[in-house]
Amino acid sequence: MTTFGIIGGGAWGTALAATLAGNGPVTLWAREADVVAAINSARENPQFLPGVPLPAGITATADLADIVASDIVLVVVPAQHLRATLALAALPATTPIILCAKGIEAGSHKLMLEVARDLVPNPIAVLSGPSFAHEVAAGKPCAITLASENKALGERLIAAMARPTFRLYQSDDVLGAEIGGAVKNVLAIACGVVEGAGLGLNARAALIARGFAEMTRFGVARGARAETLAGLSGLGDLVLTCSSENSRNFRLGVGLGQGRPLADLLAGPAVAEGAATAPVLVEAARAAQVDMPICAAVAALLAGAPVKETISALLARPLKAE
Ligand SMILES: NC(=O)c1ccc[n+]([C@@H]2O[C@H](COP(=O)([O-])OP(=O)(O)OC[C@H]3O[C@@H](n4cnc5c(N)ncnc54)[C@H](O)[C@@H]3O)[C@@H](O)[C@H]2O)c1
Ligand SMILES: O=P(O)(O)OC[C@H](O)CO
Repeated sequence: MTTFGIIGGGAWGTALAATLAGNGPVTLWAREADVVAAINSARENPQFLPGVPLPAGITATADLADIVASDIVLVVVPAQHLRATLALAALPATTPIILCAKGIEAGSHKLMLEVARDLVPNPIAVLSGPSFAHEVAAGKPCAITLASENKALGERLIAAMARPTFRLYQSDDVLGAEIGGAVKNVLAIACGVVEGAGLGLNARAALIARGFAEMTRFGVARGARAETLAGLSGLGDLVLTCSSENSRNFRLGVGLGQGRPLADLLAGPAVAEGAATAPVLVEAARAAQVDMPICAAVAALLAGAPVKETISALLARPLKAE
């Protein structure tokens, strides 16, 4: 039987714990003492995944040392905290690590695999795709990409983690899986702005299609394959998060589009990764000489640019071929 360690007791780490507990014992590390206590006593994570009953096979812990004996470790802390958290975890060098955050590190412009490679020699895979935590935890069907450069590792991880309603598709394009997940968060903010500013469904569809073109241009420039970006971890996740207020990134955009203060929108423990990713993505796109006007508009809005003028500037760009 496989044992799982999960580092990060937010919504996604908790949902993955609930799912994987069907395949083997799960040890779930959370930073918050009250989250650890609630999971172990009330079998619920009221702070990050309220209302979802958690199975007995999950043991929560506040001590990272309790994770080190696990057969497979999933790291599910937000992207900007991966480096510090993984450094503290001190995992055995042979333990397979699955990176689950969707973002790009500020400053270094590094994707999650690149951050992890700075720190550890372990076998590494990336999990990315359309997966709202509360739906996965409730056992609703979900199909998601497990990407690893090592084919045998990918097959082993998928065999250990797949569930009847949790379908893992294998890919060897780690960059593609990561870039899709990181960029879709920024585009979800853009679609939320369209919703919040009342610009209509035609505008949203245009943003999804033109945003996907930006994602593909950037991904290919960084070495990803276009077909990966057209799959679950790119287009699949883009469609999900651009069409539902269940997405924290989309909700952030709605608030921005309504003219609400950014500080209010970012208050609270839940993370909207696109807010941290947008400015980094714009810098990385400039470095790669890739044009990403929608993502640049999102970064400008997050830096305080006015909504109406930012949208007008986007629409006033020179007309060009599709
Ligand atoms: N929620 C989802 O549906 C979902 C699905 C797929 C992927 N993801 C990705 O998973 C990652 C985690 O998101 P989430 O939804 O579980 O988080 P969340 O918004 O539910 O909770 C925030 C998390 O950040 C942690 N955190 C805050 N400050 C920290 C610090 N200094 N160091 C380490 N951790 C810190 C908190 O402990 C908590 O676990 C993100 O990259 C997100 O994009 C989320
Ligand atoms: O709530 P969001 O916007 O962080 O989206 C959650 C997941 O990434 C959806 O796949």
